[in-house]
Amino acid sequence: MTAETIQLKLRFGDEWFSYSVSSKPPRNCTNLEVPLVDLANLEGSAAQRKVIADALQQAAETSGFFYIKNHGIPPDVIQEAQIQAKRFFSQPVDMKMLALQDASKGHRAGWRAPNTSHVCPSEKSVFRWRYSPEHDPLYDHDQLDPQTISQHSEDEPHVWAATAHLKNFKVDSLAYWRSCLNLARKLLPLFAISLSLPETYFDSMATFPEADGLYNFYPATKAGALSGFAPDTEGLGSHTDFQCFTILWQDQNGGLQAVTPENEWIWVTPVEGTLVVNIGDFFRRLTNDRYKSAIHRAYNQGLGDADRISMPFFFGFNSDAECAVFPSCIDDLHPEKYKPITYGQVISTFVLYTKEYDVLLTAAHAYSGGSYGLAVAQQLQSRHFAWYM
Ligand SMILES: O=C(O)CCC(=O)C(=O)O
Ligand SMILES: [Fe+2]
Repeated sequence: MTAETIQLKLRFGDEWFSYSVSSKPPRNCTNLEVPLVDLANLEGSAAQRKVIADALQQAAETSGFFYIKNHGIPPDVIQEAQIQAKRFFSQPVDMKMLALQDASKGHRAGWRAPNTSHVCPSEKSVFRWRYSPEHDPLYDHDQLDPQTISQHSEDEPHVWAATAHLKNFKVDSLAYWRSCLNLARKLLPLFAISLSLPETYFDSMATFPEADGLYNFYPATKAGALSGFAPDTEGLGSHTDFQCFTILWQDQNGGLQAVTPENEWIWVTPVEGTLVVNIGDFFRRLTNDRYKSAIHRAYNQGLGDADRISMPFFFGFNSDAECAVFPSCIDDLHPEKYKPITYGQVISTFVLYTKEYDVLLTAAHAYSGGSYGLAVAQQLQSRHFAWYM
């Protein structure tokens, strides 16, 4: 580690990954690093789909980040969701408290207040909701039996009850979520082609997928654009996403940054009409590290009074589907690095991220002891926790 790099240690399941990341300010990305992939022919001829698959492969092997245009999610669906996100966050605290994440079974649905993260004290606030077959466009909801629903639903109805006073909040949020889920399922065969796998390779793994919808809220910060990260900036520290891939809408404020294979920070600047897709740890693992799950972070880069909203959709396989490294990613030069794993196994060990090893290890210890939640938060908050750079 030199004075110009910062050591990061990230965890995925039981494995730890170390990175030496540049501490220089971010630079603009080139369109080779974060290319713009046109999905107009997503359901076109085999030749047209191959062109898209090749572009996905190129991006996934380079930065793991790319923009998509002609993605098929109607602008009004995005706009309505964004409006609902703003309405939710602009409520008084006691109203947001109704949807508190800590009241949810898995601590993963509902509102997480700023500065209460189990990972990073100055993390932005978030509203999150989760998969249910009842909301999945793949199914005829009249035909779904209660057992199938209860077996596969991760939905936590209290988040909808706690937002029922916001007109159309659930309808608009789920409309955006469904559009993302449809898009994710359409991207799967393209990812399969990009990995020289049969187009249907992922179908059985995505019948009841992990699919979390989020509204992220980064309040306006006068210092933001000028000084970059500051200790009290509400943002999102360096991390990787741990599902297969993320589809992200971000507003025009800017503030998302990613690390290149050369370990430099680049801006993933908002581009009107596009969404950002980034590869997550699960795909990195199943591709034997061929596809990159890039470290990224975010804050509100906008000057002035504008709050920043982003809306990620995290897509992973069925939590009980055992997934082995793809056969096309193994050869004599690239022996299989990882054992088969289920998404559920990964989630059970969760992911922690920090720049301070001792905090990380303490926290990881608490996590592996099963005391997810307050115990971890208390240990973290008793120290200076410098997630920003
Ligand atoms: O807000 C952003 O642009 C990025 C959000 C993100 O990386 C996340 O929620 O995992
Ligand atoms: Fe992320």
